[in-house]
Amino acid sequence: MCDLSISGDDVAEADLVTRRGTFRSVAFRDPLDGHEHLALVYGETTMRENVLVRVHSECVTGDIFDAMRCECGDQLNAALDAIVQAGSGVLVYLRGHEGRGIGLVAKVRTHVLQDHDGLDTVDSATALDLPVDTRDFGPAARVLKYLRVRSIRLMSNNSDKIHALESHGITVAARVPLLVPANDHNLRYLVAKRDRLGHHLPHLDTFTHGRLDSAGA
Ligand SMILES: Nc1nc2c(ncn2[C@@H]2O[C@H](COP(=O)(O)OP(=O)(O)OP(=O)(O)O)[C@@H](O)[C@H]2O)c(=O)[nH]1
Ligand SMILES: [Zn+2]
Repeated sequence: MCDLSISGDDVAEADLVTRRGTFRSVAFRDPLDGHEHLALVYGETTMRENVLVRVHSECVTGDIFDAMRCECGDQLNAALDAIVQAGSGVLVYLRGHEGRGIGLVAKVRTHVLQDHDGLDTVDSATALDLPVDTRDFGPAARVLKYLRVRSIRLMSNNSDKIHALESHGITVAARVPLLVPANDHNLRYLVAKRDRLGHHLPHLDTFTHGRLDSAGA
């Protein structure tokens, strides 16, 4: 476990009015990776147990431009909706996580291999001699400690993310599935996440029936 903590000098906080409601934006520079990340806090979470939390990895194409080849943008919106509906929670938006840590240029290179050679999200990375996943969830753990959240319910389909946060000293009381509808453009990607990366995506079982042959990358 890493003992580094976020210093007040590297944090700035202000209210952030959004279409969903007013969050507290907590911008912070992580002492280890040096990136500037953002936590959005809704309602009262200090010293609370079982706080609803989303730890979201940056995906410029999906989060900002609504790309349909992944489900990141839909998950981001669904998580914010769930937090507002619950009345409290935290969304941690991790930068430097683009492409599961390989960066935007490399991610788009993997898209080329997926589109033209039929490789999946795992093989397209390894074919380029790139790691499949280099993300460090330490910054999320550090900001949750800074916010004095006592334990969390994590919205994720990825058990590895739970283990990563726990290894940094976060108590994960439960995993809350964050399932969003699949479409023809992201179906192969989601199936690869389920079958090769072990993500919990039970809703694909019904969607995939008879559709994979015609689905996009
Ligand atoms: N290398 C690579 N990264 C991708 C690709 N598609 C999306 N990503 C990145 O994947 C990251 C999100 O990880 P996911 O595997 O979708 O989900 P997760 O965060 O592990 O798990 P959830 O909590 O269930 O969302 C983002 O940083 C995206 O930029 C791809 O085809 N190749
Ligand atoms: Zn994405």
